[in-house]
Amino acid sequence: MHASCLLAGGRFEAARRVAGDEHRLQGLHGHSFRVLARADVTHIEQAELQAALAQVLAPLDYADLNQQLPQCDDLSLAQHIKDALNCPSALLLQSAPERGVMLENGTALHWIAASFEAAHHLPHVPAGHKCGRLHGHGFGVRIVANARQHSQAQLEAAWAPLFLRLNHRYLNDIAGLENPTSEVIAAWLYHALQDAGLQGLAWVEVRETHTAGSQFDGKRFRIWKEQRFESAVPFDSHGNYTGHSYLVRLMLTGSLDRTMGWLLDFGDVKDRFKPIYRQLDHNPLDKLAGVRDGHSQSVAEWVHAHLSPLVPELARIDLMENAHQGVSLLFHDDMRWPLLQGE
Ligand SMILES: Nc1nc2c(c(=O)[nH]1)N=C([C@H](O)[C@H](O)COP(=O)(O)OP(=O)(O)OP(=O)(O)O)CN2
Repeated sequence: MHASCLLAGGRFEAARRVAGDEHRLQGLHGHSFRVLARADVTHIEQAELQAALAQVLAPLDYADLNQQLPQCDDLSLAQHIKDALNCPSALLLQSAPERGVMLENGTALHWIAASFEAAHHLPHVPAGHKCGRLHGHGFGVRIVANARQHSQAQLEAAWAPLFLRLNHRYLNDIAGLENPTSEVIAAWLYHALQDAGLQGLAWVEVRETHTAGSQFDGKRFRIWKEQRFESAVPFDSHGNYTGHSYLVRLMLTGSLDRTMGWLLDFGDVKDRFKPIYRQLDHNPLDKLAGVRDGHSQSVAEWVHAHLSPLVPELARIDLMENAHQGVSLLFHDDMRWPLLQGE
């Protein structure tokens, strides 16, 4: 049994003034807002969800939000959109590249995105593994916390000293990061942020490359690996085809291998997916055995059927046709939470 969800996204440009502690938000300023909604397939169809979202966002586009809504801080805005949609199980609003909110099941979360640049090597990988060599990354970080307990400004303040400890360092030299996998870094950051007073911390995300990363929520680890493929799908009932540049995100959950410090090597996820990828990439998806009309939900189910015997930790598959449209299959309750937005 799994839950099947639809993902629909949108954007709008708007101006606002926000009352509150953050001085810079009090003056009139503008944003390129991004929204991602997740809804259960049993409640709505993809085109309907997309149309409903477009309808809700239209009056906000190129508008003065203070004229449209009694309150227009990120949380109020996200709540307004979620209420107007009337069906999403989760909603993510990004007001700037580095901050936003998430709503799900009556819980509101603030998040900030940050980055740091650092060198590392993984000391326990087998000889010849590329991550055993000294190398480095521009790491991405997302810090997510209960919005009742912490403002975005508090998250930024808690992150600032950690940035100084990590940026332009050799991570292996830092106590606790002797084996700096992204899972270990996520857990290290989680505990450091809690120690700094973020008692309402929900989870920490570390994006190691543009295609892979880890999350830690104090108990569980999740990792993801993304791949892109180019495929054709039927466009109408007359035999015409169209195409998409798909993004597939494979999310795994489980415990850490204590020696390796990871759940499963991102490279292994990619290798096990490779024979499946080859059947998807530069192919017509409706010709895959058992795939109905090349429909994304059917393709994601096909991927699961072929990949889960090879990757038992597989807990969720997101399949995006483009940045604004996709499906999410959840094989583990815990995977309902993290709503990831592509770059
Ligand atoms: N579970 C983990 N697996 C791996 C980690 C990790 O932290 N946790 N780290 C590495 C390496 O540091 C590596 O730099 C990143 O791995 P990978 O995603 O395989 O990198 P690629 O550049 O090959 O990514 P592609 O986009 O697929 O080319 C290895 N594994």
